Amino acid sequence: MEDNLPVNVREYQELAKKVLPKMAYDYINGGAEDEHTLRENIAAYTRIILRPRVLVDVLSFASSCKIEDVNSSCNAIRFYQLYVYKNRNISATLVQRAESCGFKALVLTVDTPMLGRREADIRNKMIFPRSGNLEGLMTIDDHDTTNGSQLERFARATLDPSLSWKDIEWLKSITSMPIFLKGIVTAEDELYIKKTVMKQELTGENENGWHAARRAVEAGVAGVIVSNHGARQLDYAPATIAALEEVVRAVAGALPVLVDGGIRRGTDVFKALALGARAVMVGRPVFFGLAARGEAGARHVIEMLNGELEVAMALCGCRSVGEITRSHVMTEGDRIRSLL
Ligand SMILES: Cc1cc2nc3c(=O)[nH]c(=O)nc-3n(C[C@H](O)[C@H](O)[C@H](O)COP(=O)(O)O)c2cc1C
Ligand SMILES: CC(C)CC(=O)C(=O)O
Repeated sequence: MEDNLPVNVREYQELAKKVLPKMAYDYINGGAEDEHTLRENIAAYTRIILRPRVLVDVLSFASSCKIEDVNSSCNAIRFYQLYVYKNRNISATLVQRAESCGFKALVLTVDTPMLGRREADIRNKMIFPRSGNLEGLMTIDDHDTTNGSQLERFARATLDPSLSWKDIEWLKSITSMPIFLKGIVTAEDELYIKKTVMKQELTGENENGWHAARRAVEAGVAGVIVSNHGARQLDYAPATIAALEEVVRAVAGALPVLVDGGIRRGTDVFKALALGARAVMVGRPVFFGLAARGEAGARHVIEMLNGELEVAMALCGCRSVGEITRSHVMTEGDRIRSLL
């Protein structure tokens, strides 16, 4: 065992910063433009307060807290994240490859019709490493290392800015994998999804009920991920933890809602679950662990977050993920409402 292992995500971030070339660190860590949303993704978590319960008999952490409910979706199920390229055949090939490899779901990123302005990448004249997945499928002749961000040019040349709701139908026609939409931060988008799914799949019976909604979900969009792409796309988009509840309410149980962005602590995971997320996803913490200590570091980061979540659950009096409720957190909105 190495001495002095990092004990939290922030320490992994500091190590990653030391070992990575500046261009790579800035690419991973950076956000769009003023990086307002980047700061807010994290700061918004700090404004949510936990409301613990005591004397609940939470046994030992390891045996009683059903962390697997959160964990198994990471370990057991592989999701394939998809961009829709201008050339649909390329996307179709990638989907088919993922399906035949045993990936269990598609995550369609819907917040990137074009790349956000990442000023650190522009300044660093970021060189975008070639994607092995695209070998033989597309060739990009861009040897210009003297100007702006190569990633931005790659995105502009390849990603389809005309991506729209009809492409979801197309995707459904070429795969049997469930499709999650990643990059939703408003109820308006949610309502559109719900209405579309329901219109297609419901036959009028019990239209607002759970069973009908579940049937709709099984046949249509499988879920949504509240995400602002780690604040790398639209600066001044809402912090995801601040947007989560609006989306959860709009969906009203018809679809599972996941969230990512700014999660650095087990207490952040707890807060997201309390506000209605079925599961959470993390981005940069895993990159930091990987940069600092390879696979062991990435694994350690996830283990630390799990461990922190177990402690938070135990200290809040929750014996399982299912026992985490809305009343375990107090948001800024709750505080304001309590003053009225
Ligand atoms: C270096 C880096 C590369 C990313 N690449 C993609 C990508 O290719 N597709 C995508 O949908 N999201 C991408 N994201 C966004 C993540 O999937 C995720 O939404 C975000 O990192 C979550 O925020 P967090 O880093 O604060 O946890 C990337 C994020 C980072 C940091
Ligand atoms: C555009 C992708 C290739 C990378 C990405 O999504 C990102 O850097 O956030």
